[in-house]
Amino acid sequence: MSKNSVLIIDDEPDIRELLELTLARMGLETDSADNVANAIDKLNQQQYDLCLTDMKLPDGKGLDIIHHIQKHCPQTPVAMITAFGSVETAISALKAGAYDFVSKPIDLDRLRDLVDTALKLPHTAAEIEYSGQVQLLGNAPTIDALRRQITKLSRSQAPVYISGESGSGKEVVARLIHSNGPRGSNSFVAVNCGAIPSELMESEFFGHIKGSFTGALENKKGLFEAAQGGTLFLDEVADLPLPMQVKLLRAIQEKAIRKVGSNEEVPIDVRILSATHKDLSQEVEHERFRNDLFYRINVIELQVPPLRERREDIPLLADFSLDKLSREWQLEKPSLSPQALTALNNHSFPGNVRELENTLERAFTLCEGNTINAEDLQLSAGSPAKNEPASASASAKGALGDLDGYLEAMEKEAIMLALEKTRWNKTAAAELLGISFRQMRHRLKKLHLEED
Ligand SMILES: Nc1ncnc2c1ncn2[C@@H]1O[C@H](COP(=O)(O)OP(=O)(O)OP(=O)(O)O)[C@@H](O)[C@H]1O
Repeated sequence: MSKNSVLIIDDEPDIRELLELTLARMGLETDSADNVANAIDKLNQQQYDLCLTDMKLPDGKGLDIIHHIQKHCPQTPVAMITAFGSVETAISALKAGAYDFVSKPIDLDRLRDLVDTALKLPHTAAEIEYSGQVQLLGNAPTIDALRRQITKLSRSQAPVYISGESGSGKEVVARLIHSNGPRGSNSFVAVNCGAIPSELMESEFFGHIKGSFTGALENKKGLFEAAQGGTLFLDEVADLPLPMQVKLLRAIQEKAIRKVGSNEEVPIDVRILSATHKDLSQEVEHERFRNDLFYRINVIELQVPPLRERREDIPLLADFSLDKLSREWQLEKPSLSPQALTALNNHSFPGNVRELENTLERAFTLCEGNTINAEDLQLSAGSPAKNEPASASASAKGALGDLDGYLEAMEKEAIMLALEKTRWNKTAAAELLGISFRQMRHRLKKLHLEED
C-alpha cells in the first residue's frame, strides 16, 4: 500500500522540519513548500491526502491556499497553522472550508490527532454513504441543499450550530454530520443542556473524582470524555446557565478539561455541534448567552426548515412513519384516506416532524380497519397547541369542594397533553406550555409524573 502524503507549507524552516519529522514518524510521506506560489505548483502536480499550511506566507495567505484547494482539489483536507491566540484567523479559515486548525506552539499530540482524523476522510464523494440508521428524508429544495451542506461539513472539524424549530430534525442533521465524517466510528454523545440540573452540570460535562463532593462516591467520566474522538452534540445549548458557558468556552478553547476535584488537565479531541430552537443571537443580545461562546460554536450555521415550509414532504414523511410503525408493531401498514392526507397537508405542525410522527402513531392505534381517516388524526383546526385549553369543556363544577384537587387534575392534563404532543420532549413541552424547563421539572415532580 502506498504511503499517505502530506504537503507542508510554512516559511519557517524550523517548523517545516518539526512537522516533517513528526509526520515521517507516523509513517507518512511529506513534501514541503515555503510560499503560496510554490505550494500551488505542487498541488497542481500531485494529489495529496492532507495539506498543512501556515497562515502568513511571504507572497500571500494560507487562505489563498484554502481557496485554491476548495476550487481545484476539494477532496484534499487542508488544516491551518495559526499563531497562538488568533481565534479569529482560525475561525475565518474554518469558514473558508479548512478542515481544522492547530495553533503555535504546535502541540504534537494534537497534531497527531488532527492528522489521524483527516486521513480517515473518504477520498471521493462517492465513498460517502449515508448511515443506515438515520436518514434525512425529503425532496424539498431546502432539504436537498441541507443534505449537500451536511456532506460538505462532515468533512470538516468546524463547530456547527444547527437552528430550527422543535422537532424539525436538528438532531438528525447532527447525527448525519457525525456519522458521515471521519469520527463516524467513534461515539456521538447528545446532551440536552436544559435537562441537567445546574448544580450537577460541571460534573456531568467534565466528570469528577471520587470524594470531590458529597455524593461523589466513585470516579466519574464526563460527557466530554465519553465523546473522546467523536462528537458532542449540545442540544438546547441556549439553556446553559452563564457560569457553565464560561467553563464550556474554556474547554473548547483549550481542548482540555479538568474534572471536578482534580488539578490535572485531560486533553480532549471532540467535535462540537450544537442546536437550539431559540434565536441564539437574540439570547446574546439579551445577555443570556455569552457572545464569545456564541462566536466559537456558531462558526457555521445550518438552518433546518419547519415542516410547514416544505409541505411537499409531508406525504413522504407520513409514509415512512407508518412503514416504521407497522414494522415495529408487526401489523399491516394502514393507508391514509385522501381526506386524511389533505388534513395533514393543511395542518401547521408547530411540533414539526415529531408532531407528524406522534399524530400518525395515535391515528394508527385509533383507526378502524386499515385506513386512517381525517378524524383519526385528531388535528386541531391548524392552530398551535399553545392555544388549546387542556380541557376546555371540563365543567368548573368539579372544583366545588376540592379546588386544589381540581386544579391539580387540570394541570396534569395540560402537561400530559404537551408531553404527548412533543413525544415526551420535556424542553419542547415546557415551551409549548409557556413555562421554563425548570418549572416543568418542578411540576412533574410535584404531580408525581417523574421520579426524583
Ligand atoms: N427530515 C427528516 N427525515 C426523517 N425523520 C425526521 C426528519 N426530521 C425529523 N425527523 C424525525 O422527527 C423526530 C424529531 O427529530 P429531531 O429529534 O432531530 O428534532 P429536533 O429538531 O432535534 O427536536 P428538539 O428541538 O425537540 O430537540 C425524530 O424522530 C426524527 O427521526
